[in-house]
Amino acid sequence: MTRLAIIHTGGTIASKPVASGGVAPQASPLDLIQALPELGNYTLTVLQPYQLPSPHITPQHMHTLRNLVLELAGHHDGIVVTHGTDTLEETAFYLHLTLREEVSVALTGSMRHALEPSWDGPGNLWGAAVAATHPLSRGRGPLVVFGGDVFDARTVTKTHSTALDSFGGYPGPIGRVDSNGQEPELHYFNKPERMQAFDPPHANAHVEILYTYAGWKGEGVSEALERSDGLVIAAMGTGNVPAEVLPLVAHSQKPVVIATRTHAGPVLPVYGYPGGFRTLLDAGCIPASFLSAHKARILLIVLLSLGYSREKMMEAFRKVVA
Ligand SMILES: NC(=O)C[C@H](N)C(=O)O
Repeated sequence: MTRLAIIHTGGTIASKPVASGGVAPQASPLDLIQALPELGNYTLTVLQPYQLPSPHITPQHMHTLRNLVLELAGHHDGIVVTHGTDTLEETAFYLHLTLREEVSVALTGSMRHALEPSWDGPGNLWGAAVAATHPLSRGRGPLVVFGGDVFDARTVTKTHSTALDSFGGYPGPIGRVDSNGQEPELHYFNKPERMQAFDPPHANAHVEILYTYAGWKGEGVSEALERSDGLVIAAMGTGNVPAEVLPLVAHSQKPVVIATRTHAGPVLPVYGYPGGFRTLLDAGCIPASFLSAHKARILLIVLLSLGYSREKMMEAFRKVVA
């Protein structure tokens, strides 16, 4: 039988109403497993290293998870990680950066909890189990499976705060898992670009993100640089910031990465006015390429933990999109 490991980490897929009000992750992993009889077709290993709402997930949790996946990978055909959806893409990207592409791992979650009439947990778990263990998935790196769509971990993002099909991103799904009524059908349209797998010793670097807005004069930049190991700025358009921000980040001893706050596309050195991305680049800032600010932060944490120089960081960010 196919050997499947399911690692439960919390999120709405593991949530139910709590006495103090609202819902929180506290369901037993068995509730979810029992809701999906199809799991009887697998030899299962079930683990729960922590049970958290995903806003409580830290890079250290991601590192623990990565080590657990590595331990399990040798003796399983596939690994599923259930996770809260709010930060699922950050965990998926940490795994993308730190696992070799042969490791078959699929992350999923749910938007509604087990006591709601349209709980999407079992269906999503089914799709993730199929994708994680399917021979066609091998070599595609960590996947995110949601509502039947299969995404690569680098480009996927949560696009809606409540919809059941809340995951998307640019350029979109790389595959699709459906049932033909009797058995699963998995199809791929694309193979994600891969990059070198980093082997970080920990994920303890402290990296902050600041978000630009019209009229920002750089409030918070100096303080953030002072207390952190590095800073990511979610800049405007192709990587531009108000003129006042340029001197605050220019030639900083600590790395300053520039991402775009738009929902797709790269940063590019188009504009040469003060604060235009070309001037930030000349002042030593690092381009995040196509990465969102929160994924650029994950990569910067990995590179800082490896002690990379600014030049090596530039190179690593350049290679994120081969
Ligand atoms: N749908 C979800 O899982 C959202 C939840 N707040 C979480 O990320 O833990």
